[in-house]
Amino acid sequence: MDKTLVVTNDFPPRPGGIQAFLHNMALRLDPSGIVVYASTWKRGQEGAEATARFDAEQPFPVVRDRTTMLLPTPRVTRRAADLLREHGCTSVWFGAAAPLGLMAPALRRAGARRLVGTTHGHEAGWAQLPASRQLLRRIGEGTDTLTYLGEYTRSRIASALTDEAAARMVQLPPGVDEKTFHPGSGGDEVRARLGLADRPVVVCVSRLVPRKGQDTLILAMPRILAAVPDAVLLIVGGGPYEDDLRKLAAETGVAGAVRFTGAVPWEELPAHYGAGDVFAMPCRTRRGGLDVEGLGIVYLEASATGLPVVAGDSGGAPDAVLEGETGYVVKGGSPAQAADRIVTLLRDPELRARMGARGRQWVEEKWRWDLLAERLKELL
Ligand SMILES: Nc1nc2c(ncn2[C@@H]2O[C@H](COP(=O)(O)OP(=O)(O)O[C@H]3O[C@H](CO)[C@@H](O)[C@H](O)[C@@H]3O)[C@@H](O)[C@H]2O)c(=O)[nH]1
Repeated sequence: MDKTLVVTNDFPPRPGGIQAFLHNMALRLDPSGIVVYASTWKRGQEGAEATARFDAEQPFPVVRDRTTMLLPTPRVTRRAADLLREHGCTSVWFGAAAPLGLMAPALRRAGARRLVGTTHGHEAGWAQLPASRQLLRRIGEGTDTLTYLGEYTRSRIASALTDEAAARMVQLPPGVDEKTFHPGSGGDEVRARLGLADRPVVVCVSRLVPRKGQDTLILAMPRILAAVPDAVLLIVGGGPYEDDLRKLAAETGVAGAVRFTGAVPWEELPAHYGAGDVFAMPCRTRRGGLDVEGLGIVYLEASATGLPVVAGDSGGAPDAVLEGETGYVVKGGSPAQAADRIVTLLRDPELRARMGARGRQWVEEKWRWDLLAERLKELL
């Protein structure tokens, strides 16, 4: 592998799936073989300090741009080209192909020999509109390889590319750390802390945004409670939709059966999955296809923990479930469908155990970071 400049707007400590994807992959590359050029997390002292603390712990150098949103402006392109030369990098990995991949021709002129852009759900959204389709096409022509998460995102993105660029696409999905997420990951302690004892728990772990469908779960609760009266919905994660979700729980009359933990530290995440009997996130596509799920690492983290999953049918989310084997896919935005599948699972411990065990096995076979990082190394 040549020395690689990783150019990314999305990198921890900012939370989220793309950030986790990039960080996990970066940690599996030779630390002396990469340099990360990323945005700063948040404005102000607090953001700068959290960013500096995080960067100091990394085994590879992280160069932060002063901006909180890294875009392919002339200034950022010049800086990336300078970093490429200064560190002797010969390959470039764009953490999210759009829009930063627009810098590809300039970085090739600056000496890059291999340019790889990773696509996520958001590039599939770009493929929906005429102006952004044109930009995706340019990104496809400027890079050597665009990676994709699964069949859904591949087909959407490929439709915006030249046939030749589409043929160069390679699958690179995110993985799961199967040693961090495993059955028996300390859920009892979380249950005790939240006063859940042995109540049946439906857990959802995600950022709180409308697409993820925590609202659908709240609306499903009356139907779930009618069948399983002591069930609890445990909503793990933080985000801008929290106030609306709390209001919705009160209006629906289920506030007593819904617990919000807010965002939890990374070390506590496995135990929060472990506190659930069923994992559910019935995500839905919004804004005419622009706001769409790319895959959904959370389903895989839940499977690794040994939980059955109930997923929504948005974008590539069904790629993260083996229908009827590791869980079920329901229509996003349908409280009735979500409730029916959740009730089936809550009532049947054997089915839960069987699906959980199959999910764990599937993650070990197909979704381990170590396996997937090998694929990235070959591309770079
Ligand atoms: N520590 C912590 N982590 C959290 C919390 N809430 C969510 N996460 C973590 O944030 C990640 C969420 O990832 P995704 O489910 O993949 O969702 P996303 O942020 O919308 O990511 C987008 O890009 C991914 C990678 O391409 C796609 O898989 C996904 O579908 C989507 O398009 C998971 O690793 C999850 O554990 C929290 O409160 N605390």
